[in-house]
Amino acid sequence: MNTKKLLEALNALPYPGLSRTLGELKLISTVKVVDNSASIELLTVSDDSYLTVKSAIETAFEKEFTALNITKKALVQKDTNYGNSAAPNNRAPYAANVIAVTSGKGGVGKSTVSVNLAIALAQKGYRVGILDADVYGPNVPRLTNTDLEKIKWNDDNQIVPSENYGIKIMSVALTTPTSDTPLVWRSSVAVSALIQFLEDVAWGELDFLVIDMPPGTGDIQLTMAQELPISAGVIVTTPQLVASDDVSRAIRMFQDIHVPMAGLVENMSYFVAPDTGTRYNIFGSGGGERLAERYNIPLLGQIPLNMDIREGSDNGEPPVVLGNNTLKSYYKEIVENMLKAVKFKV
Ligand SMILES: Nc1ncnc2c1ncn2[C@@H]1O[C@H](COP(=O)(O)OP(=O)(O)OP(=O)(O)O)[C@@H](O)[C@H]1O
Repeated sequence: MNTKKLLEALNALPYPGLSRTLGELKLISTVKVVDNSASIELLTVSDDSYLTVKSAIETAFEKEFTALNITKKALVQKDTNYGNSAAPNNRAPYAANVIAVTSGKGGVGKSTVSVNLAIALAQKGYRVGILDADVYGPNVPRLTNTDLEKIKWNDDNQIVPSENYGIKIMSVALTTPTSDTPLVWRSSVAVSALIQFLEDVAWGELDFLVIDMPPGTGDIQLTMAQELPISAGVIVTTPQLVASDDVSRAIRMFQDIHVPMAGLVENMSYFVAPDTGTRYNIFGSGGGERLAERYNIPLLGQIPLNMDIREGSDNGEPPVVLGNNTLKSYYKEIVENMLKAVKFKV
């Protein structure tokens, strides 16, 4: 097998567990075959993905060569094209800033935080849109009381976003007949749908586009980083998961793809008994601080586990709008800290 043939075969090799090939993800930097030995340099976005891709290539081509040398391109180089993420496309030129909110695992309150942060930004006078990219659990319409809306098109054939609480809202959930239709999409379909939501939605000019990302560090996160210049990443976690590998991976992924980190939000952080006012640190305290220190990122705030947050959110009444002043203050403070942590274009 010569260099050209190997490059073609590598570009066609699927990324393990994803529906996209190494070529589509632009993960191959250089390939060289001399005699019967091959050298391959990868542009992977993290150590995890390097090891995953390396082992997939070894399995596929080990028998073809006497030596197979697979390396990872050093990242601290001026000309590094980091799988396109260092010089991403810009599918959302209408947005001055893009904030990606993610978490290591599902169910930590990432969507609740995304929605309330988006609204808190709008309350400061910014023009804000939220894109619900969590294709596997699109909660934003329910949280913003827009879940009964159907998709609408304007005369220019663009999708009209829903609007409520001062923000524009687009969610993959709006494309399904009922809010509980399961979205069993393969990730490539999900990715093209999201690109359509970036390009074909009449967002107008935005100061901030907040993206509620799916949990984890998969194909959608990678594609978003390739297709958008993300101004800031926000990681949401709970105290139970603070020390988990999933959270570390989510932080490292943003750092690896050169997304500036706004910081960490610790949600369901502690519990204040409504009758006595006593604060209980059910899962211990200081986890978020330690994690933020370890990765050298700010701890943007801690939000308690609170029944009014749960009830309000699930009824489409965001606490930052309809909660009491204490509830409002959690999200407002996080927004202030976020605006200090990253140099946004505003
Ligand atoms: N601080 C909080 N106190 C109490 N309940 C909360 C808090 N934050 C979120 N919740 C509740 O936790 C549940 C999960 O929240 P949410 O849907 O925002 O999580 P998620 O991480 O986006 O989940 P998924 O990954 O499934 O999309 C919801 O019922 C929400 O109302």
